[in-house]
Amino acid sequence: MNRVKIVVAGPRGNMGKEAVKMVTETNEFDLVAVVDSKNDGMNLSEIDGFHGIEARVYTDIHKCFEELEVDVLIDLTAPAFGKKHMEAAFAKGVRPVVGTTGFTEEDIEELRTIAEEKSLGAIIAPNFAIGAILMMKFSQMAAKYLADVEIIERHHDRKLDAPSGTAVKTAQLISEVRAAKSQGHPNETEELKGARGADFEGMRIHSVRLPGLVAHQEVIFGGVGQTLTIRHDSINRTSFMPGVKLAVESVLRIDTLIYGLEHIIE
Ligand SMILES: NC(=O)C1=CN([C@@H]2O[C@H](COP(=O)(O)OP(=O)(O)OC[C@H]3O[C@@H](n4cnc5c(N)ncnc54)[C@H](O)[C@@H]3O)[C@@H](O)[C@H]2O)C=CC1
Ligand SMILES: O=C(O)C1=N[C@H](C(=O)O)C[C@H](O)C1
Repeated sequence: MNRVKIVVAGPRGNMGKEAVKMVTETNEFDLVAVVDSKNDGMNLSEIDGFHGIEARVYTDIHKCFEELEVDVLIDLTAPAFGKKHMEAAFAKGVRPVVGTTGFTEEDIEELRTIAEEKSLGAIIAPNFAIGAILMMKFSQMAAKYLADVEIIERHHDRKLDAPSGTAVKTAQLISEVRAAKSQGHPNETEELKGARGADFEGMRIHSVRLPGLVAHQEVIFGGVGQTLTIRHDSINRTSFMPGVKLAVESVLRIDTLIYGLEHIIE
């Protein structure tokens, strides 16, 4: 296999730092550049925390893809940029692996159409951690038998989007096996707006943001005389890296957009 030429967008972020490390430590991968919100024209090795890692910094993703030969973009930036970066990648035949969250279902359909028109692979994974994928799969299994369900996701207080991409994906997977239904008392009222959380087809999603947290989710099912809780914790960002690596390897072999790593980990 030829070495995979990779660009990481968001290299100074929590996830970007880990991704740069993973790429540079993987024999078959080459880090050819990074796309950042500042430091245009610098070398990554000149930036704190990246000593010895040679890669040109671009602030303009289009220029990066024009000047370099790139196979895969790993995007770990912010909800406002994920879609634009994917479009820039498709325009130059680059395959995106995207962990950035905040995509709507319409965004994903639009991007899938472009990927298929261009016969390019693309992966959007709201969560790269294998444990989180299992939590989602187990939740989908449980929802066949226990249709009353609430999701509590807990994240660090630097997170921009709520609910988390993982919580939305969990609710979408559950909705494939659970008919929409309202939960709680039919006459319940919210004395404080938002007290019952967000409503996804009657499932309630609650988002906690606190310093000290990384990424955690509980899916709680209620039945007669019993509850079932399925919980996952990422205690640091290395938990996501085997999934990012697998996604890079997989995106080279597909010619459509895959939304969710559960489609790759059978
Ligand atoms: N799929 C997954 O498994 C995971 C996904 N995430 C998602 O990844 C994204 C990043 O998360 P964190 O690393 O925690 O955030 P962060 O805020 O620590 O890092 C984001 C980085 O992106 C940079 N950035 C922002 N706009 C940019 C642009 N236009 N071009 C280039 N760089 C830009 C920022 O300067 C920052 O360094 C979020 O959307 C988060 O929800 C986070 C953890 C796991
Ligand atoms: O912002 C984060 O940190 C995370 N974001 C993803 C999400 O929105 O689900 C994945 C993980 O939960 C960490």
